[in-house]
Amino acid sequence: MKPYRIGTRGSPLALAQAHETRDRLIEAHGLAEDAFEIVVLSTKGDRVTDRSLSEIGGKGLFTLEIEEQLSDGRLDFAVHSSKDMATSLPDGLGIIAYLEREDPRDALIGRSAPRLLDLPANAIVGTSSLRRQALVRRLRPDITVIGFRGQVETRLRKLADGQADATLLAHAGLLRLGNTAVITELLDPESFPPAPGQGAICIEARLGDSRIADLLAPINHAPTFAALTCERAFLATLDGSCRTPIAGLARIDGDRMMFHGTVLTPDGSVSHEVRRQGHAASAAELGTSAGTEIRDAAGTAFFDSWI
Ligand SMILES: NCc1[nH]cc(CCC(=O)O)c1CC(=O)O
Repeated sequence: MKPYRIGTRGSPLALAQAHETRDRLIEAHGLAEDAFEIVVLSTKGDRVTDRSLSEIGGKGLFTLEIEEQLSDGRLDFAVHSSKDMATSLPDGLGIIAYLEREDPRDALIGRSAPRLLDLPANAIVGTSSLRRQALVRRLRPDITVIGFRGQVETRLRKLADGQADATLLAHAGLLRLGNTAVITELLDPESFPPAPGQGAICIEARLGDSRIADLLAPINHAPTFAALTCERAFLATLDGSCRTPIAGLARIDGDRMMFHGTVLTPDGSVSHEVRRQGHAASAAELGTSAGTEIRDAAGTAFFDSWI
């Protein structure tokens, strides 16, 4: 049998996620390691590191090259961070499975003080995420935010070099890299809500490929699938432009779902929030109606004002 070809980016985090997915499949099916081949692809997002993601076009930058190879059959499936996925995928491709979500919270790595609220006056925080920038400035308008791009390791090195007083990273990524010792604070999702999809690994494949669907079914985590369906519907309704700071987190409790969504201006001075509860089976409707509510509350001028 030819091995299944798994597409991934080459960053340490992407590789850790691909290996985790492969290991779950090996365990679920009693397969040998050589039943899988991990194929590392470089994406535009990996190659262009001198400009911010919102400048070069944001979402989809980390998936395009991989999706081309999925579409033409060179890959069987691909492993991604859900957070990096565009809301609409190329024709014929879909997210077939999600692994159980890791902690969705953001982590602060503080050099000058351990907690965001205790950073010195006029401190510098390094982050290229518009959402993190807006949330930091909502809580601490005195703070200056500077761009911090690159792999997790690169950002930690910039911080250690003294380029900023603190940086923010997803707890999930640090857990997967085994690098939680650097964390000085885990931020409360109520005041510092995560990005839609944060902490969840998704698997993308050709729709209608039943061999791959059957392979992936045993490692899919249904509550994560429902939560992500809600968050992605919310994002799609807001037309998740990469220039809009958007947060959204769905939590599942049995068959209930609780959703909290936020949009902000980049300077954090204005924000709108929505909270919804409903049945987990109506995940997409919940996300869509939350998105519609927040769009109507904010008004189109809110979304147009800085684009
Ligand atoms: N855009 C980069 C990216 N995409 C996913 C993660 C973290 C892992 C996750 O959210 O599952 C990160 C790094 C970070 O935000 O710290």
